[in-house]
Amino acid sequence: MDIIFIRELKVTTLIGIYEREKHVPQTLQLDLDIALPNSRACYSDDINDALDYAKVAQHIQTVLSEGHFSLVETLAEHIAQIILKDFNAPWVKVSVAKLQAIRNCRMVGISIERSQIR
Ligand SMILES: Nc1nc2c(c(=O)[nH]1)N=C([C@H](O)[C@@H](O)CO)CN2
Repeated sequence: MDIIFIRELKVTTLIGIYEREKHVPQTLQLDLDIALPNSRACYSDDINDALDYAKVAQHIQTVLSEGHFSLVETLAEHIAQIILKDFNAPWVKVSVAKLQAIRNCRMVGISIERSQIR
């Protein structure tokens, strides 16, 4: 199985359970592992056969600019479903990290794995 990965993608969004977090955007760090439906791009050298990681990154930032999530869990699920549906990925692993959200800790977050239900 071939996997496109995106590491330490910084995105800005409204996230959190506290009142202040509903108004002040925060930076999150995302790690994505996206399985590919085929290996065509490895042979064709054609971007049209590839999953364009630049488009994935841009699409996610656009979506996250639009709403508010209370939990990192919900946000991770939303991103996973976007990648499965909009980019036709058979499987995805999404890690979402909040930076300096709690004391004495560089980051906290969640990793989830999701597959297409066929
Ligand atoms: N399991 C979770 N616990 C907490 C979350 C979360 O999203 N998932 N969020 C918060 C607050 O928003 C916190 O990050 C503010 O510092 C607390 N616990």
